[in-house]
Amino acid sequence: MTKTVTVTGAAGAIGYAILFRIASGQLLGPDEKIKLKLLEIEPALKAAEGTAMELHDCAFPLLDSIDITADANEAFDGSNVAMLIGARPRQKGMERADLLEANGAIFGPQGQAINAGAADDVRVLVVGNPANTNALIAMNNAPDVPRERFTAMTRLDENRAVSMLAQKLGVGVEDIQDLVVWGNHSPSMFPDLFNAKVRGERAVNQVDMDWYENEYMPAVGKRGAAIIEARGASSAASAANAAIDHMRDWALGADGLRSMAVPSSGQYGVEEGLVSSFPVRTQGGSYEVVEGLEVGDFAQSKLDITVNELKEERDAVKGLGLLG
Ligand SMILES: NC(=O)c1ccc[n+]([C@@H]2O[C@H](COP(=O)([O-])OP(=O)(O)OC[C@H]3O[C@@H](n4cnc5c(N)ncnc54)[C@H](O)[C@@H]3O)[C@@H](O)[C@H]2O)c1
Ligand SMILES: O=C(O)C[C@H](O)C(=O)O
Repeated sequence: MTKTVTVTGAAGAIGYAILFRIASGQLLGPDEKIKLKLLEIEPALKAAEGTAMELHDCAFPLLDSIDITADANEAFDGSNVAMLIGARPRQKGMERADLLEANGAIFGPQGQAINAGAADDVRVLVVGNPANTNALIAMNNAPDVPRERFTAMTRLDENRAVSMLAQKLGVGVEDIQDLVVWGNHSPSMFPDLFNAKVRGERAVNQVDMDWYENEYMPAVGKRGAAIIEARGASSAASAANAAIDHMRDWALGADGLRSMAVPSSGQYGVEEGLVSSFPVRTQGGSYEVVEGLEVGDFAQSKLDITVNELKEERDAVKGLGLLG
């Protein structure tokens, strides 16, 4: 079988870190041939061509073809997997509304192009920030595509949360299960140690609440900013790794609870339609939000903060007329 995988922002840092992994079979497994479609803006097409040359030079047996274009309709035509990575970064002096508007101008048309030409089984992952709201914009501009096919990435936050907890407790990352991050991919996100387990025991019982609330939660939430401060550029290889994790688990299934930002149907009181991170289970090419988990007063208060932020972003893009 051959699948068409569209990657936007292909000439960017995450693009460079992800394309070789996709072409080598780490995304869809060893039996799936890959047609790559790379979407870039005109000035970056040459750089994307350079990356394509390197991809050819790897002689990956699974790589069927590479198309490079600045036309979204071409890029999403027949797309089975759409990785929406390219976005407009916040620049000096840019207000939040300007950033949302600039990204609306990217994710609105991309949603329309997905609606017009993607394959019936298209699965969309938005990585470009603000990821949840960009996914909301794309979803609302693609009325014929089932809403649950639009997702945003909080897997990097989950992976960070797992790694930091493992270091704190002196255990392996494989000893930690079901550590889900809820809400927005922003510092307001909520890493949930109440439902997480360490070697089968409740994680929250193994940490001090003061450390949890005042050190761990801010460290997970602000890890992206800490990476930017240290590298002078935002996370790229770890973001690419998380995007592979997200899409591979969705397509091929995984054990345990995972974090995915998906359109709410009202679960856990999250307003319907918001793209919020939830605990999900993946199996047989689909995912479901796992309901009935414990959400006590502490968790609820944190969930309210991050979901309110999503509502504010939704209201802002709605006010700008970006929701189709
Ligand atoms: N959700 C997450 O966990 C997470 C983690 C890390 C980074 N990010 C975000 O991912 C995005 C990409 O990061 P990066 O480091 O690769 O950035 P980058 O600046 O290196 O690359 C972005 C690329 O997108 C391209 N681009 C811009 N507009 C485009 C459009 N309309 N169509 C196609 N391509 C377009 C640019 O030309 C550029 O090559 C950023 O928004 C970043 O904030 C998200
Ligand atoms: O690009 C950013 O602003 C940070 C990024 O979302 C991250 O979490 O690493």
